[in-house]
Amino acid sequence: MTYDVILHNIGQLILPKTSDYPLKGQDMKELNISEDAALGIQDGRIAWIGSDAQAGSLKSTERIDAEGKVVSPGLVDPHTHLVFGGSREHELSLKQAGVPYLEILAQGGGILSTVGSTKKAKEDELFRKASFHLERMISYGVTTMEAKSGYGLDADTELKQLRVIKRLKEKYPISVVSTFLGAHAVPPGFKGKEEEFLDEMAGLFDVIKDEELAEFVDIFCETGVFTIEQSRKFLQQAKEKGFGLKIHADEIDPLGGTELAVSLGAASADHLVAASDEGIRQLTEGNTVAVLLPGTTFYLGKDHYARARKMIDEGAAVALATDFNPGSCVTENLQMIMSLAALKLKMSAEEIWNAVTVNAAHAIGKASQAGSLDVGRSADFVIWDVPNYQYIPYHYGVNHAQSVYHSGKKLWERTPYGEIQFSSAR
Ligand SMILES: N=CN[C@@H](CCC(=O)O)C(=O)O
Ligand SMILES: [Zn+2]
Repeated sequence: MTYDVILHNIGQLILPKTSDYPLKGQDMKELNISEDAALGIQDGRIAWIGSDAQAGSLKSTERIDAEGKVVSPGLVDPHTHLVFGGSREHELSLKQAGVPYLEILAQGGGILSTVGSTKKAKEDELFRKASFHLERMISYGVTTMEAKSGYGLDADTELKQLRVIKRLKEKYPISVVSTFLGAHAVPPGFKGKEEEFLDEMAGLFDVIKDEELAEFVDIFCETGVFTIEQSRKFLQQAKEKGFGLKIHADEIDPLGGTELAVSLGAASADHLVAASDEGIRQLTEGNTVAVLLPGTTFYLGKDHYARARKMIDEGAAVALATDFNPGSCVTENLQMIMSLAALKLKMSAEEIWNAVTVNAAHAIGKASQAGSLDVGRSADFVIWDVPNYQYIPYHYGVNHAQSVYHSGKKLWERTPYGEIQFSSAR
């Protein structure tokens, strides 16, 4: 047969283990690396994986020479707040002055400031802005991602955000999973009437299902936002309507959102900086993925990070995400998060790769399609301009992607200007 594409001369091919369940314990610590591999691609899918020597005798329409570089599955970013109006650079000085995140929110800033800008923005404007950020994510190697609403807090604006996500799914070939986060903050008019507000947001579940606007429902369970009991009721209602569940849990105070996520069979519990020992123990028993967001802890200037070591060593499944948003983590760069995971969460390179591929895919219900490179799967991969897989967390703050492919097609490639060029005067 003649393949569409043969990708050969791969220095290291990263092959995370595929499994029906997220990787935990010893499985998270292992990563299969092939140093003599080639891929055959047909109709956008991986049709063959073999050795470089075998690849020499295969016929193909196109041959891509990986020049001895690293090839991995396309990265998966399982937690982003991609669609929003405005920006919040004015809050940086408040953060520098030590005003806590929840205090800024309580004063009507933070999330509520972005809610104001998002309400004002037209759908097309939100779409253009989100497209810009999404394209930048692709440039950093992401081929599957999640995007949340949550900057509307009223029916019209939440649905406007979700429709933007739906348009992004239609426009871009990458996989985008949508999450309804109408319960992201308490709008000013509903202070003390949180249940009433949650009932209003739950009232949108049917239209969201009917218009296929979201796969998951999420809530910010935190001091001054929504309580455990409110979160339980809201998520239970979402589950009954057939949504997958996510929860912003134990980010600042240990309310028990981690335990709630496991008890409801949520796909993920996210943040978990303050997760209790008992919460971590329960994570080891279920299949809820702990989605850790070290970029947020870094950006909020905190010293205490999520206890990834304890989670992994005790057998929880851990994934990593950017949490890209305009207030608490303003970066599209998942590679930077990989470095923070190494430096601040003390995760090994093997754990980090599993956390941004296979486990991240499990956290958004995409594990059968994304996060690894088996025969039959969509040919979503990245060629990295690095000598080995440990190099990306090590050399931080820059983009190591050379080219990014989805379904066998090149989506993005570094321009010659992205290469370091010295003038002849040097
Ligand atoms: N913590 C709650 N929500 C977002 C922040 C959103 C914002 O500050 O705009 C998060 O995951 O970090
Ligand atoms: Zn978030």
